[in-house]
Amino acid sequence: MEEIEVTSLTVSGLSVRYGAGAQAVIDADLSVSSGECAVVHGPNGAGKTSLVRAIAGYLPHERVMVTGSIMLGERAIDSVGVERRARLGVACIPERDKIFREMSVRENLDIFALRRASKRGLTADLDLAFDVFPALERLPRGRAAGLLSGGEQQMLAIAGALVGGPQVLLVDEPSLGLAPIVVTDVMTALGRILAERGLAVVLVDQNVRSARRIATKVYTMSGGRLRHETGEDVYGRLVREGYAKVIA
Ligand SMILES: Nc1ncnc2c1ncn2[C@@H]1O[C@H](COP(=O)(O)OP(=O)(O)OP(=O)(O)O)[C@@H](O)[C@H]1O
Repeated sequence: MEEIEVTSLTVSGLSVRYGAGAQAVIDADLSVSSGECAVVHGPNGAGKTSLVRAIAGYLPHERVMVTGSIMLGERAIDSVGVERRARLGVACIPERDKIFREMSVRENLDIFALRRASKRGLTADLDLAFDVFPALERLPRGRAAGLLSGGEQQMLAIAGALVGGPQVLLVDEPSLGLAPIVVTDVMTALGRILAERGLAVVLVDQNVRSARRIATKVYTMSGGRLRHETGEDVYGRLVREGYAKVIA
């Protein structure tokens, strides 16, 4: 299996159109390097999930048109299929259906680990997963993942993505429906994984307070258009303009 060292994800001119409907993503540019976290804020229906799914490679099929360039380091991956993209190091944690509900924590991790290009580093990634999420190790061994709390399921999804050996991690709304204390734990863990594994992370989140802990770059999305936000008091402005919410 191939293994490539990725230092960056660069998306240029990415557009997504569903059938004859309106364009969900219009000419989007985004870049994120190893050790960086690009956070994408935006209201419901802005196109955030479509952006993430297009980068992960879930979308192209006969009724969805995806155009534009997606580069992993020096390599173009826009015509690479979803499984191969995952093996090249693009992991995606979707908003829903992110774990195998009938299987235990360990079985889930074993399945996610099959995505790795090589077994090298697997033990270290498993150790890191249990280190950042000690709650996962304390759970009864045979418990089906579908019976875990929302927070535990989110932790398992992130741990699963980690043991898949990613270089780029795409995370769609990880704080959705979670209690603030759990959101803090999840963001702290993501921050540690980002730093210790040198991943390039794209994080979609409407919650400013949680996302800003780990954001190194901020984007907003509205009506399919993605904008890189710079300048002073970015977060204050985003809240005032309705791109993001402050959730305790
Ligand atoms: N499979 C689909 N078929 C047709 N239209 C779709 C499909 N998925 C999404 N859309 C449309 O594309 C637009 C963007 O949706 P998307 O889910 O990407 O936005 P979002 O910013 O992630 O929203 P939310 O925060 O509510 O999840 C919306 O108008 C949505 O109705």
